Amino acid sequence: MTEAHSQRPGVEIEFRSVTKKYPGQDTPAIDNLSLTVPAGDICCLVGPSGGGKTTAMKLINRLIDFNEGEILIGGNGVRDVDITTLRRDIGYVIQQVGLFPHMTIESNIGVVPRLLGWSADRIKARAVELLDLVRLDQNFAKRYPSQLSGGQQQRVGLARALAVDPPVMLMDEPFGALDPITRNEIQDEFLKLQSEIAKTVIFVTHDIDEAIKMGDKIAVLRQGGVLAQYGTADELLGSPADEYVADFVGADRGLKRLSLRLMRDLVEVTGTDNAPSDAPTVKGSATLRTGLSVLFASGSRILKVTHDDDTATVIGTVTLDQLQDAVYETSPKAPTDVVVAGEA
Ligand SMILES: Nc1ncnc2c1ncn2[C@@H]1O[C@H](COP(=O)(O)OP(=O)(O)OP(=O)(O)O)[C@@H](O)[C@H]1O
Repeated sequence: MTEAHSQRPGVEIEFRSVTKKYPGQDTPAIDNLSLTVPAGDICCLVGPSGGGKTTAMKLINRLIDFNEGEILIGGNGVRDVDITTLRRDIGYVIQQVGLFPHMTIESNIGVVPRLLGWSADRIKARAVELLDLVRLDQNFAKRYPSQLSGGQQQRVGLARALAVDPPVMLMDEPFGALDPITRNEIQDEFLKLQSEIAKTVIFVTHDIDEAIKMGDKIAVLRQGGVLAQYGTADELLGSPADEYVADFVGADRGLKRLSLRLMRDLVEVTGTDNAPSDAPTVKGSATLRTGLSVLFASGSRILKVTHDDDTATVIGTVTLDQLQDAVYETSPKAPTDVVVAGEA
């Protein structure tokens, strides 16, 4: 990636005791929310329908105003910054994409740069760069949104949000309308992109598995916009704060947690192939969960683990007992004596 793609990495976002109550409502939509998203992290907001995820996100770019507390971006209160400047520095991606149907893809990407008075040449050059960044062929530039698939439109939505290289990205169920295969692909690509551009991302999703995959941190909200737990996927799966979080992350949380560890981390390095020749193989980059399912499917009690690039080369072996131990090691504690985020 060239430097021009991103020169403004993410900055910290902090919610300080933020409360939002909509007019006419008895209970708040967001209740005394405090959490800090480190610069360059993806924070997934999950919770039940009506739990306040979208509200929390829209408070950041002030599409909605809060009643109490403060939200800081890079140490500056969102109310202390001119609203146009605030929003220019925050990319916004939504599920419905919201591309203008009568504009070409290039014009859609150029909407914010045009508002900022960029020259036509500069906008064109940026569109070329962004199409490349989101892996769309350059010949898409002159097409119209209706001529693109849903996944391609969502990539354009992402390109448009990144047009002026904002340090912060708000993404509201961005991949929610895509089929599972496209969704998986675009998630992978976004993670790869993020490892290069390091924006601070607030990512709203209904889907706990998407949150586990995408989030450096996950904030679980409960009805009424109360923070139930804030932590890494491993923390949530291993030590859910209470029954609510345990239910939310799923009864299979032990197995989900195995998805966070790789075979190569467990392998006993033997350097040579000392396993039976008919033992099944998996790559070192496979998750423990994949390894376990390969073992179950094969009926074997031992797996050979190979190099990622050279699957003929075995780097070691993992036994069913080792995988069982790993399940046990990672099996979640009962949701007791665990501190809820904010009470530590
Ligand atoms: N403009 C509004 N006026 C009054 N109440 C609102 C308004 N917008 C949202 N609410 C209420 O605030 C609460 C939180 O809504 P919000 O849309 O933030 O939840 P959510 O977690 O994003 O839900 P979903 O997953 O269904 O999108 C809900 O009870 C909702 O009915």
